[in-house]
Amino acid sequence: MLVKRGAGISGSQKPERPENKCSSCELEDVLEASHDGLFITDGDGNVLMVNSAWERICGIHRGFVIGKTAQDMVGEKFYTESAAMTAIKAGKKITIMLEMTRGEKIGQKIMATGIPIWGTDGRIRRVVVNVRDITEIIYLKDLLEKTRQLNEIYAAELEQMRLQQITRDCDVVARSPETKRVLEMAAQVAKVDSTVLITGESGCGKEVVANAIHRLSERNEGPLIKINCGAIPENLLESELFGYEAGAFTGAKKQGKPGMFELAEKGTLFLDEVGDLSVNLQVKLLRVLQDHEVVRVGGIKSIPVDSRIVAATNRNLREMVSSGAFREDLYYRLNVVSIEIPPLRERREDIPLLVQYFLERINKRYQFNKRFSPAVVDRFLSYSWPGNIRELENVIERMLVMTEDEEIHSRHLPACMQGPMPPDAGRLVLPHDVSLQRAVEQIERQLLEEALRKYGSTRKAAVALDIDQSTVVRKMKKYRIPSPLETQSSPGLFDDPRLKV
Ligand SMILES: Nc1ncnc2c1ncn2[C@@H]1O[C@H](COP(=O)(O)OP(=O)(O)OP(=O)(O)O)[C@@H](O)[C@H]1O
Repeated sequence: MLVKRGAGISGSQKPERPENKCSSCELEDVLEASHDGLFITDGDGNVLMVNSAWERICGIHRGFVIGKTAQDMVGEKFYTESAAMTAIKAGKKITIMLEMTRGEKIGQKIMATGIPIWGTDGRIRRVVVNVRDITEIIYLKDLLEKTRQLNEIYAAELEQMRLQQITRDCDVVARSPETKRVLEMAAQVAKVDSTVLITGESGCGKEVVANAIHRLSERNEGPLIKINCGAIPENLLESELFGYEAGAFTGAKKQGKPGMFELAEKGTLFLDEVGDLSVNLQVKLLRVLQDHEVVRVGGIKSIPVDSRIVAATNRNLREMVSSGAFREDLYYRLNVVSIEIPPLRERREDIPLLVQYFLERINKRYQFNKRFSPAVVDRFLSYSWPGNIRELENVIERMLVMTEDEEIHSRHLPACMQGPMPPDAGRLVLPHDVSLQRAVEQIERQLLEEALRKYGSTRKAAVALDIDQSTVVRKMKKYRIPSPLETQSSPGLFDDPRLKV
């Protein structure tokens, strides 16, 4: 008989449902059919019955266990803990994880829930323990974790490969996180046409980054026009930038001349030393940036221009705005995206790679086969490089050209780099405004890189550093450290401190 749901039958009116009642025989069949293991004791933990699933999961025959107590099984070291005894002691439903420690299922991880059944006298009559083999769940969980870690490594590797592609395409060197970040920003901003302002000390690579932005952008088929605003007298600069009409001034070409904005059509215009622009030219530049049109010197017609502007300066434009030397509106127009390149002394990790890069280039150019002694490289690493990468490049070229020997020693260093090493030479040199956290991160990163390079796997590096492998993987991701395989395939520069090319 089917009872309609919600038919409103009160407790006293409950109909008999004999066909729904299980006989004790049927009940045994039901328990036997359960996929979960069942283990039933009385209130003292004496085992009354187990089903086949329990036998399968625990690898113990029922004939062996019935008649024993749950505590006996733990005492005889079949498993680590008894859910039945724990539930009896606690007087409530309890779930525990246990492990088989004896028999054919040794090592099996089991989740067991002990549920007390209370008698009318208020004492526990029975305990039903529900048992599940969770070895597979744990295995799958581990597998998932490993897959997640692998995914993180692959993502870091992909990132690394992308960066390598950029450095190859743009012929630049990037090893430090600072330089990698600059290149990533360049790659990101290359996708759009926003105006970019690149700042940094002289010789630190502003033009290199401007080149990279153009090269990685969709305008790379178009021209990249560069103009140094600080190197040209104002009146000449005006006609160079905006062009002039025929007869605009004495000495002007008869047919007039297009300016840099027009020449950079469908390409990029790189305005170097933009902080050196006169106030008059600042106004004109602002107009072009706003209207995307130029009016040639001596002309009245507006000429539409489609060029992407990348500007650079080694001056502090914000301060110049405060002092009134640079127009605020132009500053904001130029500074839509800003890329700040740190000086070389704040990213010394780039030095060994840059040395190798310039050494190879100059050796190739002059058909030399020269190399630096380790002491020279040490000095390069400790020097402050006020002229940044340009100075490093020039010093290397001068030393290679001026030295007859194949191996170049400290005595061949320029006078300003001779003499005793500064007290901090060979130590970690930190940027002037570094926080303790950043300093700790720098050391942590260097130790990780060294351990990965030396031991070749995240597992061995974790052992050497006495941390979990997952921590190594997490930190590799954080610091964008390439996988050990990659590190191994390109030996660290310090493996060959002589830098022989
Ligand atoms: N990441 C780099 N990899 C390789 N070479 C670089 C890198 N950065 C700069 N250089 C080299 O260093 C020299 C100076 O770079 P660049 O001219 O771009 O500096 P800058 O900041 O524009 O200088 P300035 O302010 O004087 O115009 C160039 O020869 C350039 O090729």
